[in-house]
Amino acid sequence: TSSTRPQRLLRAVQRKATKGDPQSVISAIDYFCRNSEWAMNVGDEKGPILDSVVCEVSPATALELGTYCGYSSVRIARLLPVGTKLITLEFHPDYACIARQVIQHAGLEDKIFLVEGASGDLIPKMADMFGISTFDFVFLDHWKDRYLPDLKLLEECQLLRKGSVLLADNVICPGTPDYLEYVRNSPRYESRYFQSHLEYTKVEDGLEKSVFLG
Ligand SMILES: O=C(NCCNC(=O)c1cc(-c2ccc(F)cc2)cc(O)c1O)c1cc(O)ncn1
Ligand SMILES: [Mg+2]
Repeated sequence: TSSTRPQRLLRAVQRKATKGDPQSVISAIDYFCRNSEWAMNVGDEKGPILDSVVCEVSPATALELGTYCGYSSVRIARLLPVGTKLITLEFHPDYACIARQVIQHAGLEDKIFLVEGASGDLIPKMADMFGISTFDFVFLDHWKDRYLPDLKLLEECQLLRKGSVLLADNVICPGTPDYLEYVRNSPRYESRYFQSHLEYTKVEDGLEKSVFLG
């Protein structure tokens, strides 16, 4: 029976990466995507930009919308100090199943909490589920037409504080025009674009970093 691309990506990690070594998991996925099959991970060009923002924020609580195979979950969690946690939400059960195994191979299962479900349903439950009040950092990488409604939901649920940092993938390709217009024109955000390329390609894409001003 035929396998799926996420299953083939996981197999590449299990064969090539060292258990407990997050960097080797990241490198194995990037190698697979460059040499075997393209996959929608933030990748090895936008990834270092993500890393630099995570290091700058050094979040105590981080949220990721859109886990896919867990590549960016591993990128983020490998940089988090002991005692901090990354909550990552994934709608697609098949993606979540693969991501759990990728995260386990990286040895980061104690820092990453993967929750399956629709972001719109789960965001209002975050405070109760995890005993947190606000997120210091949010990485948006899920359905592009959910970025803006979920940002507004984070605001309504008071899950952002003065200084919370949002980093959004794919603001050019596939594109999130309504989200970009909102964060760039709202007086409640200080927004900046990091130009880059769509993962593993020469197509333009980039990350938008937006600081909530309260
Ligand atoms: O597909 C679900 N999520 C992935 C979101 N991510 C993307 O769609 C995404 C797409 C691309 C991309 C870019 C160019 C291209 F030609 C094709 C795809 C790149 C990226 O970096 C992404 O992040 C999904 C399914 C579902 O049933 N429910 C909830 N979510
Ligand atoms: Mg993406």
